[in-house]
Amino acid sequence: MSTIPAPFVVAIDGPSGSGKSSVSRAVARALGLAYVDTGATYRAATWWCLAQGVPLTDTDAVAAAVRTLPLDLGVDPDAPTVVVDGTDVSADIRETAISAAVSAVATNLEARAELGRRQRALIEAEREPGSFSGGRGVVAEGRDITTVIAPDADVRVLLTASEEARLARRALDVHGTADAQAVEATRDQVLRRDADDSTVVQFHTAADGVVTVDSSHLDFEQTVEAVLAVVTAASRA
Ligand SMILES: Nc1ncnc2c1ncn2[C@@H]1O[C@H](COP(=O)(O)OP(=O)(O)O)[C@@H](O)[C@H]1O
Ligand SMILES: Nc1ccn([C@H]2C[C@H](O)[C@@H](COP(=O)(O)OP(=O)(O)O)O2)c(=O)n1
Repeated sequence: MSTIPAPFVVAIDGPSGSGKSSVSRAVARALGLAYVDTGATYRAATWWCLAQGVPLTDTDAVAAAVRTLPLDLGVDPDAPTVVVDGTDVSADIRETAISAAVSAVATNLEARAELGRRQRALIEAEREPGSFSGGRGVVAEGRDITTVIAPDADVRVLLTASEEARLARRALDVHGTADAQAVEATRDQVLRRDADDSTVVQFHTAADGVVTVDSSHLDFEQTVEAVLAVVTAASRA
């Protein structure tokens, strides 16, 4: 485990399939930090709206439902859990129906403000000795962590990858193969969703002070090493 100051906050953003979730978990594990998956808060909110029968086209109703979201997000990188109103929805929120609908919540500015408050609270909590990380800190990932949620993080990374690589990874994840048919079936989940989400958050180019790691030609381990190298360089600076 490399030596970093405590508390330490790592912020990672990037488009769908760039490797944010899997790489952030591995980085958190390697550094002994907590892991906050902010995308899971948007997915949980979408699940909650659908469970409550709230039409996702009704902006005010979605915002009101999100304010009442009874969410408990587990921050253990070995077993991140998502519990809504006592139900473990960790698997359900990854279903295609949620992936297809989640942008309706992610583009709702009132819902973003509410979920953003909760994400900041989860990140701040990890500065405290009584938290999961024991005050060591956190790796938080999403679309606006480096810019809006934790712009003062100790390390800020934009994880990118070519469209081709991202589609192939997601196809392999969802369909077990990256053949032409599987890639085509994945297109909506990755490219249409990123295009919709981009209308409210900018996650394709790095803001000032944010380090870009392009994983297009790196395997998973190499990508984790590249992010850890950015952390090491920052903690020596
Ligand atoms: N550098 C990489 N090379 C190959 N596969 C990767 C790499 N990074 C992540 N993956 C794989 O791609 C898939 C999508 O990664 P994920 O972490 O879910 O991305 P994101 O959270 O950005 O959508 C996962 O199956 C993951 O293991
Ligand atoms: N900080 C964040 C995190 C996620 N989102 C949105 C963008 C995505 O469409 C959904 C789900 O995010 P998630 O990271 O699970 O998405 P991927 O499937 O990994 O691409 O939430 C966001 O707008 N802001």
